[in-house]
Order: sequence, then C-alpha cells, then structure tokens
Amino acid sequence: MKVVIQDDSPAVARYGAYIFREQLQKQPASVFGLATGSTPLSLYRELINSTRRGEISFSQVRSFNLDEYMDLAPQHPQSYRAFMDREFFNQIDIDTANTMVPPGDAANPLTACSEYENAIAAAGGIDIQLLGIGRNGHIGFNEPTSCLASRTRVKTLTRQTIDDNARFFDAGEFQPQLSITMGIGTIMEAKLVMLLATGKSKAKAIKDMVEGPVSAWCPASALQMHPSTVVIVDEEAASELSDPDFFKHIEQQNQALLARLKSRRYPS
Ligand SMILES: N[C@@H]1[C@@H](O)[C@H](O)[C@@H](COP(=O)(O)O)O[C@@H]1O
Repeated sequence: MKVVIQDDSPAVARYGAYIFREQLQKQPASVFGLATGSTPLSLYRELINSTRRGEISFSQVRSFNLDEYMDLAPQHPQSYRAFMDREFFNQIDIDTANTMVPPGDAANPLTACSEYENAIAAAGGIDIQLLGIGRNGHIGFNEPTSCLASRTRVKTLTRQTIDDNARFFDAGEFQPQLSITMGIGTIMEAKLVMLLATGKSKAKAIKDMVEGPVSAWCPASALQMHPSTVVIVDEEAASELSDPDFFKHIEQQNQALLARLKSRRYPS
C-alpha cells in the first residue's frame, strides 16, 4: 500500500487527478470505478477543468459507480446517480450511456447485483477504482463485518453511516437504510485502487486501514492485500499514523527516481 501525504485537500485532489490524466492519456478507453461523497468532489472538479482545457477526454470511458441507496429513484436528488450526473458526468464529455450506477430501484435487486458484476467483467474489469472511506473504515457501503471476499450485493447501513449521511436529507424525509454496493472482492479486482481521505474525522479509519490487522472490522484494511493501492491523504487524515515521516520520505525517493528515469537518455 502506497501512502502519499499531501499538505491539504486541494493537493490531494491534484495528485489524484494527475494519476487519472496519465491513465487517460495512455488508454483513452479506460474503465473507471467511481465514488460519491464529499471527498472526491475536488478531484472531479480538477478533471472537469482538465477536460475543458482539452487535456483529456472521457468520450471513450466507461464507468461503474461503487454503490447506490436502495429504494431511491435515480431522479431523487440524493441518489448517487443524481449526484454523479450533477457533480461530474454532465460536466465532462462522457457518453452517459457508458456510466453505470447500481440500480437502487431495481424490481429484483438480487438479479441486479449479479448483472452489475457481469457488466464490469464484460467491460474488461476496472482500471482505476476511486474510493473514499467512512469514519468506520467502510469502502463503498461495505460496512464493518463485511465479508472481505464479498461481491456486489445488498447491504444494510450501520447507524453511524445513516447518521453521517443524514445531513443530505431533509428532516422527516425518507432516508434509505439499505444499499447496493460493489463487494470488497469486486473492488480488489481493480487494477489500481486509489483511496482519498481528508480531515481529522478520517484519521482513525486511515490508521486502522494502513496499520491495523486485516479485519472485517475495518473493511478498508483488505486493501493491504491489493498489489496496487495508492492512498492519498492530507496531513489531518494522516495525523494518527505511527510514522508519517516514513511515508513522506518514500514519496520523496519515488519522485526523485521518476525524475531520474525521465531525464535518462537512451541510445536511439
Ligand atoms: N458510500 C459512501 C462512501 O463511498 C464514501 O466513501 C463515504 C464517505 O463520504 P465522505 O467523502 O463524504 O466523507 O460516504 C458514503 O457512505
């Protein structure tokens, strides 16, 4: 697990956007796994601006969102489909027919889950899976005690997650208690996993994910077993790590190595 510590949230977004841009320049028909929540918003803003400047294009991209509330119509402003359309898809040149979000209003959610898995496989798998993290260490809606090999399925939300997300719903309004989420096993098959976290409220989850035992009690800790995960955090989210300076040192070494490789002259 590569841990990159940046000064603040805008720097986290810039670092993440750089990796997405490189992937798109190398492979315009990439498959992206996307996330909702407030954390990825500034990354999306960076990518929208890059698209407007003509540096990248999403015209050949296919995307699969991590999760969706159950029992919310896609038109509901708090559905993750509506969030993605509003915050990202409507502002880039992606073909919306190529953007998949689990259908929270499916007549048969169980069939919908296996169809979602099949669609990811048919697309050739996910090149970059973007993740945020819940305060309890959840990824997608894989709450603590989730099976670390789970596939896309219906999950019950914990009280903490319901409370954390209550701010998006009006008082007295129906708030979903169930979700459809990619499983941890699904996420683990992405070629690259990029997890972003900012702010003090995520510090404990980041410590548990990076240092804790691999445990269903912190679902994100499964990423310790993923061969290519980059965790990009700000100073506050990194503040409970035992040795943040070591990660900063590694990053300096990596950047120096990259610069050396770029400046190297090869005989023609
Ligand atoms: N299902 C989403 C997660 O995918 C997200 O990572 C988490 C954290 O959201 P935020 O970035 O707003 O803290 O919220 C929700 O529960």
